[in-house]
Amino acid sequence: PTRNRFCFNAFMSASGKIRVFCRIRPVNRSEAAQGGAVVVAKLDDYSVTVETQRGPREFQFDKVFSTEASQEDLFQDVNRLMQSVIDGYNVCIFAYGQTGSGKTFTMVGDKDQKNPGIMPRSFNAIFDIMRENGSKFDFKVSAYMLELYNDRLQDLLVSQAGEAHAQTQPHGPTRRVEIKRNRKGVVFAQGAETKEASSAQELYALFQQACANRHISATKMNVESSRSHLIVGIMVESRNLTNGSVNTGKLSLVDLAGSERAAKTGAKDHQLKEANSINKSLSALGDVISALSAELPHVPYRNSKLTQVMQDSLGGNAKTLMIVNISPSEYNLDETLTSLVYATRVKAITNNAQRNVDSKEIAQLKEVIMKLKSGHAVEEVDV
Ligand SMILES: Nc1ncnc2c1ncn2[C@@H]1O[C@H](COP(=O)(O)OP(=O)(O)OP(=O)(O)O)[C@@H](O)[C@H]1O
Repeated sequence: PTRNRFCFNAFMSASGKIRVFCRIRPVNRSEAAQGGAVVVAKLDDYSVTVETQRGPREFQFDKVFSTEASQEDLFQDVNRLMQSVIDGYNVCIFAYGQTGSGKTFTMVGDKDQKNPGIMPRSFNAIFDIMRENGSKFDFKVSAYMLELYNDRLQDLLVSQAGEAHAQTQPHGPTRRVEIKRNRKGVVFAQGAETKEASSAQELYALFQQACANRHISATKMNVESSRSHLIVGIMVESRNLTNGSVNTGKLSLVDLAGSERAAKTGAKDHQLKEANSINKSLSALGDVISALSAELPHVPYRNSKLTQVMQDSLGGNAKTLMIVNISPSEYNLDETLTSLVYATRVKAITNNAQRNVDSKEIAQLKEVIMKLKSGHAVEEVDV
């Protein structure tokens, strides 16, 4: 019981390894139709065993969640990261796994939201912490929501009609989303619509709008398969009312599209194009993970937009949690082993998370610069 014990203090520390949770989903209908033989089991809270043809193989993680674990159980172990966001850290939580393994269920929840996932729960948790600290801090929350579809970044907070109109304008599309990094290495989406939210409900309404705009379709492996990577960025600015300092934290929540084999999913035509694009970006992610875990001098972040989006979360300035979603069935054994090996490599990656905090003077100067940049008159300031 003492080995590999998950430790929140380590999670909260300024730097450290990427944390990896493993979640096993229940057997589904298509697996049951194939016989439903179960080959994956949780051994204890930190290990999972897989029955292979060559005998059992064991994998260790920071936490393992069995088929019985509820969304609430999982979020209890994720929740502490929300305080880090308020404290001015960049936090990234992402789900990885083959198609139909439970990534969207884990990150977003089920369709009728009877079992909300990490994203909606995070919105509530952030606003709960802000409410508790309302007498000491002044908070500002804003968000962008994007999808990476066929290697194109699309803004999910801009209505399809608005985008179509922009495309027909004489000067071309008004909005082109590009991934940039600031001086501290923090990724931001230039050109993306960033909307403020003053309550968890407002943030959730934006999220619902984004989910409705996302590309989803039915494949043989999943009736509601995500055909894109969903990227939600929540920025939280907290101004200390006593000393005027400002913390700026960012929470990145990523629901990756699932890796898939065309033979199993029955993908044809445009679905095959989507699958190729998904597999290409996931393979670029794999290359980045291999390079980081082997501590190679060159890390190929630039090979895909997905790895550019996730650059600060992998080997960068962020506290990162990966959830590897797996199926328990023999039918998916090969994909499960691949995901577990992949996730084991991620555990070896070291990040260097730094708090983004500005003194009162720096925060005031930044405000002045922002005003000047946007052409506003600036009064004399005492800095
Ligand atoms: N832990 C779980 N408990 C109950 N149902 C689950 C669980 N995980 C997944 N499911 C169900 O399994 C189905 C597939 O899950 P989901 O859509 O989340 O997979 P995915 O990994 O996001 O797939 P894709 O990559 O194709 O988008 C859904 O109907 C979902 O509700």
